[in-house]
Amino acid sequence: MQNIGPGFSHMERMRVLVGGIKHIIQRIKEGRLQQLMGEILWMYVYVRRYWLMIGIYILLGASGSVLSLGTSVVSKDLVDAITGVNSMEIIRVACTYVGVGVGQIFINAVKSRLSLKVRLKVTNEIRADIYEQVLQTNWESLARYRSGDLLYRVNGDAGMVANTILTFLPNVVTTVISFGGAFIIVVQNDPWMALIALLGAPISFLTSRYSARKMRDFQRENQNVASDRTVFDQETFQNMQFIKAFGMVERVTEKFHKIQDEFVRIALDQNKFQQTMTIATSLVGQAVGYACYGFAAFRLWQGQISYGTMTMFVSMAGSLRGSFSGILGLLPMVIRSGISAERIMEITSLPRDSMEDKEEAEEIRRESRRKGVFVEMEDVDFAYEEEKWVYRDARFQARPGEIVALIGPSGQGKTTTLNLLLGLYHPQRGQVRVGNPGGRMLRASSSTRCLFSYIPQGNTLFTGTIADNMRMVKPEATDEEIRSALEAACAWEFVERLEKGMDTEVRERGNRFSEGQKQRLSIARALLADAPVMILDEATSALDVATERRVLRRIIRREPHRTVIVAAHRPSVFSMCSRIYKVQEGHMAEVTEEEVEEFLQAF
Ligand SMILES: Nc1ncnc2c1ncn2[C@@H]1O[C@H](COP(=O)(O)OP(=O)(O)OP(=O)(O)O)[C@@H](O)[C@H]1O
Repeated sequence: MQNIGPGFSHMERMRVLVGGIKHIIQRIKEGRLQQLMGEILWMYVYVRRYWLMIGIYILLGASGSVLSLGTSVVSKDLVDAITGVNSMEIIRVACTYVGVGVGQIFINAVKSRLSLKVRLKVTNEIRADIYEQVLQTNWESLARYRSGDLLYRVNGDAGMVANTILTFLPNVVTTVISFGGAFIIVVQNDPWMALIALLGAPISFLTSRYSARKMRDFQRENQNVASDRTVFDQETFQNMQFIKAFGMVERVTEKFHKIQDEFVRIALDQNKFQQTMTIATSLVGQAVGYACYGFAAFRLWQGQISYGTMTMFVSMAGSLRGSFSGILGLLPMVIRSGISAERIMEITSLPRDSMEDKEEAEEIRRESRRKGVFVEMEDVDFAYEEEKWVYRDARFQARPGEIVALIGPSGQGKTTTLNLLLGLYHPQRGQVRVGNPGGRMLRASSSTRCLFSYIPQGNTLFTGTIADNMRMVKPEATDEEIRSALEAACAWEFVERLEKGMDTEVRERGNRFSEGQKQRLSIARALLADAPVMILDEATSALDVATERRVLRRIIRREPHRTVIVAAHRPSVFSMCSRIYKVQEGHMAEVTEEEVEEFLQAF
């Protein structure tokens, strides 16, 4: 800090002052304030959408504050009327007093109803917004987040933001009215009283600045643990069978308690800090309260004010202090939702799926009926993490009517290749393209995904009936179409034996069916999507060899122009393939028949 003593010239003082202001602006630009402002602006978008409802809510809140100030003023007249200063007015004053009280009850009821309505609407809207944005986010970015974490952001964080939107602005307005009104009334009656009532303000201000910083750290830690807890719960329930089978119940329970304890620790630490701050500010408040009371009693003793004015002073002083701490008390809420907004914004600012080639892709799909679709990779280098290449200079082609296999040891890049073809990931170098043979080729992206139906590894069945699962890819599909797809996937043979046929409940994660049955249902669903390119990632691995071959033959027979790409470990598929690519040790290349033989020998 520079000393600007009396020896300094006017110019030097100005220079130091301008320097100081610049420094503060710089701090604001770099610091947390800018971040907090960004978060508040983000929330403001939602306030704007519901401005009318929120406006009415604020008006009701404001009228509540005005009525409450009115009560204090009327109570002064009432005490004066009772103590004989103004006994003629007793009935009018008593009626006004009762009227104001009753008015407050009704205003509170309307306020509470409106608040619930806005809260529900805003929460739903924010949740829906985030939900949609998450679904439209580019997979490459989204894959870094755990699904439980996303779940908490959509639910917990969105709820927190909605709550603040509804509470913060109205609270600021009502508190400012309470504060301003009480201040004007007290200043008009006795400026000294106003000064004494605000004695504690600077201390409260300083402590709240300090606590804001600490609270932000606490809150961030809090939200992260809450996310971890959701992730853990979700994974536990999803993998219950595995946990039981491995006798891991005790270990999982232990971990559950650990996370709970961590949550409790943070909450208690946060509360301890908050309570310390509350004790400090309350002690100051108490001292100021006594000072006000003493001062008012002194004025009364000197005969300068009536009993009624003293009552009003004491209640106004309380209101002044209360509303001042009320404004400061909103800070933790802003901080909490600031952190939540920050966590939501982190997700919503991720790059979106681009749909710029959507129309061309649709055109390719229409043309595919006659020509089919050609898929190729040219000189592709790809790494998930910098310099850790899955492969380099990779080439791949699959033409209409072909079954093309991807083989290679585990973890070498088969699924990665399928992800690149689907445009879920993009290569660092080279091209991945799709198009009608002889026509324009499009870069694989979210737009071209409509050309593919994909059966990933693992279970992708959803809660609902078999028919519901089928209609996920084609909502207008008739029962006949569904049956035909089930037949082609060799699934009808077990579905028709079920009591409710295709209306049988699948149950969560397809629990009701065997692995091979789940795979056949997934294949049927992919067939119903009727896309020109079909990708099967180990999607027939649980079928017996005969069924596997039958399914693949039917897939081709159903649509002779279809391009089929399979990632497989089993040699049973190879004899049906037009070409085979091997992915191994950072390379992908087409293999000759001899090399296939060699590969088979290794089995
Ligand atoms: N999202 C990811 N982030 C980072 N690395 C990944 C990711 N997905 C896969 N990998 C890594 O990329 C490599 C290739 O994985 P990929 O899933 O393509 O193998 P795969 O040949 O399909 O194996 P499998 O036959 O076992 O299914 C592996 O070393 C894997 O650890």
